[in-house]
Amino acid sequence: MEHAPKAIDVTNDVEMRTFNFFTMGIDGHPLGLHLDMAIPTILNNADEEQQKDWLPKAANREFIATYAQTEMGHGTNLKKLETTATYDPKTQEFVLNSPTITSTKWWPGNLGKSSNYAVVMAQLYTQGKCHGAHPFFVQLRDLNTHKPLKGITVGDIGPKFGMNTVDNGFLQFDHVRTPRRSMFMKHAKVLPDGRYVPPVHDKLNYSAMVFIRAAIVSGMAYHLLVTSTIAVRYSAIRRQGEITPGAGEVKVLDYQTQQHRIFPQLARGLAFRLSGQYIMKLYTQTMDDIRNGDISAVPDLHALSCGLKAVTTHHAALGLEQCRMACGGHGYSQASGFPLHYSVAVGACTYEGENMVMLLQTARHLMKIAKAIRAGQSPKSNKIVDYLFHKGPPKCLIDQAYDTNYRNVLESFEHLARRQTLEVYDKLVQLQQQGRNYEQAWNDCAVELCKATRAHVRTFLARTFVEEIDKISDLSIKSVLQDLLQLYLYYEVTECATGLLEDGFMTGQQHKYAKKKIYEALEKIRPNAVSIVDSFDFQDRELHSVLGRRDGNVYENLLKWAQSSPLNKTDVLPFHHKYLGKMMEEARQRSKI
Ligand SMILES: CC/C=C\C/C=C\C/C=C\C/C=C/C(=O)SCCNC(=O)CCNC(=O)[C@H](O)C(C)(C)COP(=O)(O)OP(=O)(O)OC[C@H]1O[C@@H](n2cnc3c(N)ncnc32)[C@H](O)[C@@H]1OP(=O)(O)O
Ligand SMILES: Cc1cc2nc3c(=O)[nH]c(=O)nc-3n(C[C@H](O)[C@H](O)[C@H](O)COP(=O)(O)OP(=O)(O)OC[C@H]3O[C@@H](n4cnc5c(N)ncnc54)[C@H](O)[C@@H]3O)c2cc1C
Repeated sequence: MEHAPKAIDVTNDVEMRTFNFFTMGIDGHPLGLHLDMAIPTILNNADEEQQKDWLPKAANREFIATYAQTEMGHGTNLKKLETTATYDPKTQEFVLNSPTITSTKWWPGNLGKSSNYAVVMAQLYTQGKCHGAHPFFVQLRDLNTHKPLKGITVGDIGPKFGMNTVDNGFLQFDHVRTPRRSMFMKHAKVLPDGRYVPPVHDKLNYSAMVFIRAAIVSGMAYHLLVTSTIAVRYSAIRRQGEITPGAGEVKVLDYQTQQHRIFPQLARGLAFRLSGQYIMKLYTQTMDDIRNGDISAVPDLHALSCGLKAVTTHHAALGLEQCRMACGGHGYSQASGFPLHYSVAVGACTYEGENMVMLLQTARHLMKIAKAIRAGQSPKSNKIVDYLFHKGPPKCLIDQAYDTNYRNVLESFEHLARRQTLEVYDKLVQLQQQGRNYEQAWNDCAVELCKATRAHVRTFLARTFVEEIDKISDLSIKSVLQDLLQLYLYYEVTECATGLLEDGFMTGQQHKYAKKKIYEALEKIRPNAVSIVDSFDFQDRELHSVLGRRDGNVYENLLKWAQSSPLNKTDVLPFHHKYLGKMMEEARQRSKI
């Protein structure tokens, strides 16, 4: 196949924009979906002619587009999306329709008030047959008046848990006609006479979701590094209680419990950043391959992006909450920035694929590998999964004197992932032999399938962290990062200890050894903690936090922040005399009687 024309290279722009979207730590903005989902869809699903028309305008922000897939009744199960796009060969148009209330598009970011275009996922009907969900590029609002076009009802879905500067919206079509060529035609096509031409892989239309899942990994790294910066800086300011009686109050960062609460979040932030770089490179490479007709990496990319997205978002949500709690009462104030960062970050556990569903997608991939292993097949030189084919050491070796490049720790993670993958595969087979159909057996194994995925993703995160730190040449930086790596690895050992102890692979003594290595790492990190977070060079503006100020002037600025509250514009608020003052006066009068 001749080399596909190079699309206007906004990928880097989009990739950087996505990361910048996070690095700005903003609570969402009107171009979020345009840059991070609409443009990737045009890049990867529009044919050459469509790209020539749409991409320059999109890159130039001549319109704002969103990604309208989820409906009120369906977000996960794309097969059951109800919006229809029915081809009319007489006019060579598609008729878009929302047949039911549950088919109302619901959630798309920037749909409510900002966007005038949308990538719309709809069930494609032509010549009386449904060919499944396909993307269409549809104008929603007049480019001059910004009023909704005929047959289109659109609006904002109302206040949410967070991200309230994003106008997530609803959208209904009442038999809206759109030209045949509004269908993205790089992969699947509908010819003028209505004949359907299928794609080489029926999931290539899902590429925008894959891009965001890959982007989310770095996004979660960003959120963890921002919030651990706030928690470390505040903990280096806050003095509370004594360690040595009479020696004066200590910085709360000197408490081992405080270090154990915050430093693992720092370490995980770095781990996720490194794996985030890996998965984004894999995404970009796979999209290039597809442009050249090679779709072989699509399953690996899907499996890894789903697993990483689910694991990193879950750990980021838990880690942000730990950082908040570590800051006591002031951590609960909006002044801390935690409510904003948390409410933005935690949405990623749901959007772009609910986490349980994503874990199970990766599990599908693992079960194929388990089947190949049980059939005696050899590995296919795929560094992400080949370890599953190998036989590791029969017993845990993490407490051996020398563990070069943490080989023994990595083999422990590999052992757990291998064991859980093969055990759940064997259970799947056994249940089917006992008469359950595949789908029932799958559902009866779903929790164990998710555990196998988490173990596999942990192995990938740990191996990537070890490999990337090993490449660092600056010895002083390497030494500091190795402390964080040590903390990360042994903290993860304790996090999955039940799995390692369950089959006797690891002993209780080795678990104690892992804890010792954690406490050792905490001690080594403590003197460098503030320098480490300062090295991220986050601006105060993006931290959104009085507690995390670089200058450390927390208390003066906390009072200033409080005094700037509208409630403090006057000493006595009008409501007082109208309600509370009146109530107290009446109570006093009654007590005189
Ligand atoms: C941090 C964010 C940064 C920037 C963003 C800006 C703003 C942030 C705010 C919000 C953005 C959010 C946007 C959204 O949420 S968009 C909507 C997201 N929705 C979803 O993710 C839906 C989840 N559901 C699915 O993806 C699919 O339904 C699911 C994968 C669950 C099942 O696929 P399908 O319905 O087709 O089922 P099957 O026919 O059984 O196919 C399974 C089969 O296909 C393979 N597969 C599935 N998906 C992919 C893919 N994307 N790529 C490659 N392969 C895929 C899968 O492996 C199975 O293969 P096999 O096992 O061989 O059968
Ligand atoms: C902040 C935010 C922004 C969003 N932005 C967009 C956007 O821009 N564009 C867009 O199209 N959508 C967007 N969405 C929608 C989002 O993609 C969906 O909410 C998400 O895909 C989950 O689908 P759902 O809401 O239908 O949940 P459901 O699928 O109904 O999930 C409910 C529960 O059912 C479980 N479940 C569902 N299916 C299975 C299964 N097969 N196996 C096991 N468990 C299952 C889930 O794990 C979950 O626990 C956004 C959502 C949020 C929160």
